[in-house]
Amino acid sequence: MLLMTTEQAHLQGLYHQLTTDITALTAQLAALTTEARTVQQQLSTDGHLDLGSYTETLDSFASIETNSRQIDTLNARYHTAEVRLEHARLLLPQAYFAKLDLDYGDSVPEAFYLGKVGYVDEHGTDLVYNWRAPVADTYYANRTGATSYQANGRTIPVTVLNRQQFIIDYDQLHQVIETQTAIGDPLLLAVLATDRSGGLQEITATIQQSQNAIIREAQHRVLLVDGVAGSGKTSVLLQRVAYQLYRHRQDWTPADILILTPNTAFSRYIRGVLPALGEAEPLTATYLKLMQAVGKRFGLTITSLAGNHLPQLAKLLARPSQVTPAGLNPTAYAQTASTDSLNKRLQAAWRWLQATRQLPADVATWLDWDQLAKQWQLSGLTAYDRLYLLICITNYQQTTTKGLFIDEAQDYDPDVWLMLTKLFSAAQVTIVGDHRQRLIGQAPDIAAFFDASVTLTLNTSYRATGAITQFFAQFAGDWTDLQAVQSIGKTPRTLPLADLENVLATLLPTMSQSIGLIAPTMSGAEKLARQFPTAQLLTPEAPKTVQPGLNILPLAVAKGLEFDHAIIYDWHATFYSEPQVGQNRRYVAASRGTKTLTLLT
Ligand SMILES: Nc1ncnc2c1ncn2[C@@H]1O[C@H](COP(=O)(O)OP(=O)(O)OP(=O)(O)O)[C@@H](O)[C@H]1O
Repeated sequence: MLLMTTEQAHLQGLYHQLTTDITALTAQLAALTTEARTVQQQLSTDGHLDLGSYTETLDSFASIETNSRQIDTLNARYHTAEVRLEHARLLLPQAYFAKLDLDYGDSVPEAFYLGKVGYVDEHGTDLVYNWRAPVADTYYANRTGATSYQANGRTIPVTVLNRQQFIIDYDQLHQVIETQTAIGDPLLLAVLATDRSGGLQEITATIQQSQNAIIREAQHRVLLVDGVAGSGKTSVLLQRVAYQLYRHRQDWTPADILILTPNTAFSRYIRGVLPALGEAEPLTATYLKLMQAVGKRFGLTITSLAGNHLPQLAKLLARPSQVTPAGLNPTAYAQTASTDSLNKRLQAAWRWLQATRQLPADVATWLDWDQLAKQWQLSGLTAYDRLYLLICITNYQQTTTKGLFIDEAQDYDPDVWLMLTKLFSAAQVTIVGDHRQRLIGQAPDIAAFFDASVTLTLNTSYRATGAITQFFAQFAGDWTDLQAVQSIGKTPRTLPLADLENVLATLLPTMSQSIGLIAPTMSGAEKLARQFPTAQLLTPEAPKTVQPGLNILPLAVAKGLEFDHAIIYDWHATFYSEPQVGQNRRYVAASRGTKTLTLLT
């Protein structure tokens, strides 16, 4: 009781400070804007150079210099106030979610309140610590007693005396959870029980130990994550983006990040997570869009990735070749070492042409692609093939991206990995996927494409009730250690297809929740959408995402998404019993619902 009273008082103090600061900072920003306008007007008057005499000229320059310094100072003050205001607003609904009492062995124990962003008062005193700060690692790593954490390359020994979680709603403290004594993770279970009627949510307050290890992994340039359905791979990927932006805050901005997503509907689904963590929205693109953008730099128009020969080209480039590639200046090729691989020779020839100012005006038509295809006994070279060759030959790097993040990685074929390893050979790469969620063909061994990488796995599924998780686990193949965390809930039910209207009618009273009606194919989904015209049809490229009420979509789009209620239409279709991938499709489909799962046969 005393604890609750003390903590409630602390919260109210901080809440009061946040609201007061919001008012003060808003006024300060307005005043700074007015001041900046005055200085700017001054600058345009003074900027009118008086070059009458030598001294007048010097005076003019000095005044310009003073005014620009004043503008720089104003800008810096504006930025500081703007960030504080943004953080105060972000923290208002939930100032912090946890508290650590730490003993560094030197004086009285210190209390650290952890929030989505850090917050300092006007004197620079930390009131809330950012969840990404080094000290927060002890919270997520679930350590108590004598332990340590890493900060600025140093190991800091510390004793964790206490670890508490809070349920907070603006200035009201609803619950304090002593995490040493709590069984399970009540806060996690409470969060998981909420409705899913929009995009994905950030998970800062309840990040689990194995997820934290992925978010904070900093030893390897390439991190691979293989995790069961609903294990938080997408959530962890986004939290890691935020973490990397914090870790590299001196030299990275959100513009340095690229997230590869399977389709537009998915990009929409994850939108909002990073702004909720105080970061700007990073760039997202599908792989095809990325290739189209890179292709443009080489004057190539890429409309499709189909029928490509990248794996064969990679092999050809790795071997020595005595024959001059069709269209290449023979003198240039003759300059190169004949024992080198074709790739090295082409790169050397390119450099020689560059040095002798003989580079082609139009790179896209540089080599004789048709002859080259014949020479290499290939059916032809698509625009995508040519792009790959040009990237290899010119050693082109997408250096504007410092952090590359790839979701649903199991769906990418070897050509994608061959291309990405060339394009992003210096970037920090995080790749997440589930080798059992491949819907067509076989997933390649992604690690084999990287010289050095580490693979971490996640085998606890958070998304669904125990009963749904147990149900989809039977299709999860070699994920034999798949774990559930939620209570058992309702058993999945199998009903005839004709019952669809009845099923929907029973779910209608909960229309504030989301229902996903999942068809095997796009045409099947379109047919259902005609039957239920008020429903939302989700297509791969539609700039929409999950909404409360009825969403109709094909399995390929449902992947990565979740609904309060999932209805799998035509569960007995041959689509779900195809020899190689039928099980995977069942696994993906059955793992979309969080509260109920209905299979229509
Ligand atoms: N630590 C956590 N705290 C709270 N919620 C979590 C946590 N981890 C995962 N979740 C929730 O579990 C659900 C599944 O997460 P997510 O979509 O990131 O999983 P996934 O592994 O990417 O799923 P899939 O394999 O289907 O793509 C989401 O609702 C997410 O918010």
